Amino acid sequence: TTMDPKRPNSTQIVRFKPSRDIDAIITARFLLRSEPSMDDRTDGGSLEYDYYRESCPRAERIVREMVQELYQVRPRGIPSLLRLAFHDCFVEGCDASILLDPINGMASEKDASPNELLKGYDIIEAIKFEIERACPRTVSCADILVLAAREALLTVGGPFYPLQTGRRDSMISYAELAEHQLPSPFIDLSEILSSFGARGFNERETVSLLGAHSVGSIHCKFFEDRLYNFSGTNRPDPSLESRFLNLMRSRCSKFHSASSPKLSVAPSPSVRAAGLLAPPMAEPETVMSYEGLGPRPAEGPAFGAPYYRSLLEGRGILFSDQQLTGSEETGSWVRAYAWDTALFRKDFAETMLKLSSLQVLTAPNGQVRVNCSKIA
Ligand code: HEM
Repeated sequence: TTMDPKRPNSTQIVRFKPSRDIDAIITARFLLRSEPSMDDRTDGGSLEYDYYRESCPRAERIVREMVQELYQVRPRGIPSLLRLAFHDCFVEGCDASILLDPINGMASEKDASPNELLKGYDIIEAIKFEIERACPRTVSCADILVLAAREALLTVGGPFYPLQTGRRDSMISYAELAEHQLPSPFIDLSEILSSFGARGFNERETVSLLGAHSVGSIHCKFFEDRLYNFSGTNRPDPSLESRFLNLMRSRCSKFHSASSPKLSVAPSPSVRAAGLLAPPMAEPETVMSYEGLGPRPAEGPAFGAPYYRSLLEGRGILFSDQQLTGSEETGSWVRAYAWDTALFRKDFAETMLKLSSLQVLTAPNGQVRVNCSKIA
């Protein structure tokens, strides 16, 4: 039977209430899609839409509400959820291995150097706490992690994507692999492409995924070599446009000042109870963000296009970001996404979905942790 994708007859679609037409169309397309293709390197075959519909029908709503509430009191914590999911999924798949604390005999991914400044663990714990109260020992941390990332994206204006659930949690933390497999901000285009390529992402998909850098903040230490001592030359990166160089230097002097976000909205009891008010630790250094940096039109979406336009102007903050304009193929996608918002939102939704189902563990493998930082 043929169906009009704008008028899906699935109750699942209605329940998700995607915020925009384009999101509804994407949702419908995914739901109507036949079996995942074999060259899709995701193992998402045994995940299901609304896996918890009977065992924990409120699960997805709890995630959504907690993320939205947190956005009111700690907006800067929200992008970290997206990064957390990326760093989990990129290393041995989306299995919440990143959330495990070290125990005797097992080092933790948390302590691997690429994860040094990762935040958001406390947010996931708080969401898990609420979900455990509603349905004990039912919803995996791995599902909560990718659901929270999706809600975080929606909150900051990103596209919706219909996540399947049913992931299970790993019993191992892959500290050694995290140390070597997470991409560094100092790598060049070929290294970026081979890192993402190894996980099944082509050039177009890689360029779209990096659009996640539309939100959040970046500590000076990840790019100050470009401002003061590029490749040991004692000079700035010659590719940096001079006004941009000055702007970045004004934000990142050689002597960092501490900064901490101010709260402006009264927190709700559940957020207060979860102790999620203050950032978990003081921000060690000044930070820089793409938001407000690039040329942003008076109207129009803030998620996506300004990031790619910054790159076209040579205003990439990270060396690795700017690398995306470095080849014909990737550069053409940067240009496309800088101007075609609908295309970007569609591609980004698809690649986030792919990222969120990389090498997942499903029953009977893995487990459902009770406390996300400890093996059950
Ligand atoms: C070549 C690939 C990538 C590199 C080298 C990279 C590197 C970085 C670095 C160095 C930061 C700054 C962290 C800090 O200062 O606290 C950052 C932030 C961030 N990254 Fe990436 N990243 C990459 C890809 C991605 C992808 C694929 C996603 C998600 C799909 C992502 C999401 C984020 C987010 C949301 C932030 C902001 C975090 C916050 O504000 O707390 N990144 N990234």
